Amino acid sequence: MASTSTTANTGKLLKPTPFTPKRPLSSMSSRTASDTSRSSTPVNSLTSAKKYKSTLSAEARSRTTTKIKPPALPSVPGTPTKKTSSDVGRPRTPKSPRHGPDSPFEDNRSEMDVSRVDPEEVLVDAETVEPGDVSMEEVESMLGATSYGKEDKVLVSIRIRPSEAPTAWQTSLPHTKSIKLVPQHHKNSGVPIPEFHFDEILTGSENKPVYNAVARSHVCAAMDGYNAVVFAYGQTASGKTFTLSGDEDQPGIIPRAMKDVFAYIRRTPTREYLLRCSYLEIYNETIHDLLAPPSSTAAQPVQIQGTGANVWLSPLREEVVTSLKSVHEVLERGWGNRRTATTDWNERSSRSHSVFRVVIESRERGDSGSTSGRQTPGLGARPPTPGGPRLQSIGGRSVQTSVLSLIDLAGSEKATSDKERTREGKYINTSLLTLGTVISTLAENSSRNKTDHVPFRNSKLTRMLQPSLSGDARISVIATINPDVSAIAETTSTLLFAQRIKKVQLNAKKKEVVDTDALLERYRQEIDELKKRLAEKEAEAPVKSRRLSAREQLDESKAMKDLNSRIRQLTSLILTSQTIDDTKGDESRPSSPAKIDFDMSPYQLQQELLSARREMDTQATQILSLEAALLSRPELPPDAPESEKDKLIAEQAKTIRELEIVVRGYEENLGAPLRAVREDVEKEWIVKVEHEARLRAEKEAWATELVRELEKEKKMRVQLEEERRALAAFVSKFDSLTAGLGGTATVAAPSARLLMPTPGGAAAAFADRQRQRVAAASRLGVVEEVESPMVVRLKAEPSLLEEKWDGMDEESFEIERVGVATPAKGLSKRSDSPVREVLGGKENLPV
Ligand SMILES: Nc1ncnc2c1ncn2[C@@H]1O[C@H](COP(=O)(O)OP(=O)(O)OP(=O)(O)O)[C@@H](O)[C@H]1O
Repeated sequence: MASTSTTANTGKLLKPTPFTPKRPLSSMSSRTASDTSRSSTPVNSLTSAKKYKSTLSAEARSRTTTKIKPPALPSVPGTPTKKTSSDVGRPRTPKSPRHGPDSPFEDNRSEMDVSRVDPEEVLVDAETVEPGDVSMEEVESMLGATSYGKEDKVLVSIRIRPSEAPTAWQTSLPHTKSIKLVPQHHKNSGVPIPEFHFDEILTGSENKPVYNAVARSHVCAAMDGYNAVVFAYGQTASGKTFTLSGDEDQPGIIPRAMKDVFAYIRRTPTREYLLRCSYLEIYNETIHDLLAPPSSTAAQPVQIQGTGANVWLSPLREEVVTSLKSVHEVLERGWGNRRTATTDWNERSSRSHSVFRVVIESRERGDSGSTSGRQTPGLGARPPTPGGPRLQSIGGRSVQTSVLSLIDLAGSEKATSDKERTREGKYINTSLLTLGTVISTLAENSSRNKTDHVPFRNSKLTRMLQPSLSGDARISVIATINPDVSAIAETTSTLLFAQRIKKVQLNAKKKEVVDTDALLERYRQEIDELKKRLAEKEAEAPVKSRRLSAREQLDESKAMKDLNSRIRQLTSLILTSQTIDDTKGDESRPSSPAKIDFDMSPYQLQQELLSARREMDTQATQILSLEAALLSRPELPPDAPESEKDKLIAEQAKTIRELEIVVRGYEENLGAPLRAVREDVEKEWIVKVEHEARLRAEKEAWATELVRELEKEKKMRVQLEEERRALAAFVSKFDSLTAGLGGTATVAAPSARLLMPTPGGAAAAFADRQRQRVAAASRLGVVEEVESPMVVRLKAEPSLLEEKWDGMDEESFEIERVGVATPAKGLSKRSDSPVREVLGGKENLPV
């Protein structure tokens, strides 16, 4: 088998360029005024990892972490690339007016904040793409990137981080694109070494081939109207941020994707585009807007809204971008606000999942050239759209909308030495675990045609990705791995995740908002055509009917009827939209009666008449039922003035409308989400409840058994007590008899007689006999145990009494008889039943 190489198929993963594990720290000069206030740790002091570490506080949004230095975006025209000691080689972003004293940034909105711009004024098209943003070569190279990979499958690629340490993995590049453990590291010798196959296996430090292989086609898909998601998954320090964001020398997927967006626009002169960017991070299960000023995000974390696959985020700031320069500004701000910190493994570890989103809206350019479409009325004339103004479909041109999401997940974590990092790690691992579970369930559902519940709601990340993961997006996953021997477990887990996600089925579709004017125009054209066909048929009908059989005549008449009903249907659609326009602002006015077209043929008029009659019949029935309903309603006093009735009706109608709104609002905002939450909770708790019920049943059975044992014990005690009393009476009687026969028994109190053996009486004789037997037994060596003067257990011949007492508590009986408080030794010896144990402490209680 071929083996791994970064460049060729040589035996090992070789590093083409020296591996630099740490990215250079960001420079102070790249900070804006607002950034400085955000960070409590001066960058200059961040030279050692120790100083670099500090607690992250989500509340204060004080970025103790360093600003991530943005990767070098392609140079922007007019932007000097002068190198300074602190900002080497990075194009400087011109000072944005947002940061001035009167900056709109201060009131939470930038000039390009989508809520305050007129979308028609910020459209980008082939002519407005700044010439320096993309070269023609780049535009040409876009042409080759129009295949979107396997459309119904996730594109899964592995990126192996270069390493100087010995590698534990070998690949079979370039043919089969598979990876497996080097045999010497395979522990389970009985099992063949598992081999993982992927769409791409990438090595080395070059970000361009990685972008071309894993993201370019998805960027094209997004520009073409499909939702697209690219995300990096992998253990901490394996190169996710390097792949997504890159650095100055090696810009990553995000800056390259944005460059391609403009290249695509440049090579598509027939369309015009509106681009809106947002940047957010999920830190400790709270979503923060990376583009909003820190004060506003702390006060108002972003919420995920909507139900099912219809998900949106609010409040989330969206910035319109019209050039790479504005993209750079947005990215720089976002990168600066990301939370990173030093961990045991990565000097600048991303402590959150970050999502950079571009909403791409586009429509055909108008006939009158590049300016067409810009001359639309101002914002006030357009109806408001949720979340701010959007590109409108005008002049018959529908609007296509898609979202490109580029996601840098936080790294899966091992335990770390820092307490705060450990807390973050828990959140990170939990959400990655949920992502894993969601992917597994989706893959299982796809491969086995099942519809198992997918726990999207278990983490913010999966809830946010729900629409995409549910199949409504082209997805590309880059699993980054560390090939070192020390990371075999984590790498295996990443490879297993990547393998699972390959099985998820996708079904992304283009999203298009159709222009209503265009639709009406289409309807009118269709109606004209249908009318023409109908007229032809009617003209031919008298001649044809002589030649046609009865059956064919029927068919012909049915065809004409169908044509007619389609015409009616389309006409009613047009009428409906006209009616809506006509009655705007006056909801109480009834819609105008059907309009009569005097061009209609007699046949059509007949049909119209027929359907009008049918409608009248239906309406008559409706009137009857309404009258019945009216009769059953509570009446106003007969002398109530007419205006009172009107008022009451108006009030009732208003109440009904309000109630309808409340019900709708409840259903949309609470009903469905609550039901879903309840389902999730029920699912989770049903197992626990069943387990508890099982435990309870077991305990009840045990308690019943206990009661039964107790009853048995009670009965036995009563029986033994009776026997004891009879024996005592017998002994006492025997003693008195012996005394009567001339014995020397003293007269004792009845109780003493009962309890104490009378000297010289039967009890004494019995005790004597016992002593003799014990002496004899000890001579023979057969005494097992002597616990009291009254109890002797012989191995050879058990006494009669002992046999009788065997089932009872000998010691308690003995204590009672002799009046000596001996510990209940025998009890512990015989406590082989739970009942005995329970009753152990209560052995001397009266029964
Ligand atoms: N392919 C690569 N070539 C060269 N350097 C790399 C490569 N991959 C990662 N690195 C370097 O390794 C270090 C860690 O990478 P990075 O920060 O991208 O990891 P990560 O997976 O994002 O980690 P975390 O999850 O902790 O944020 C960085 O200094 C980065 O520059």
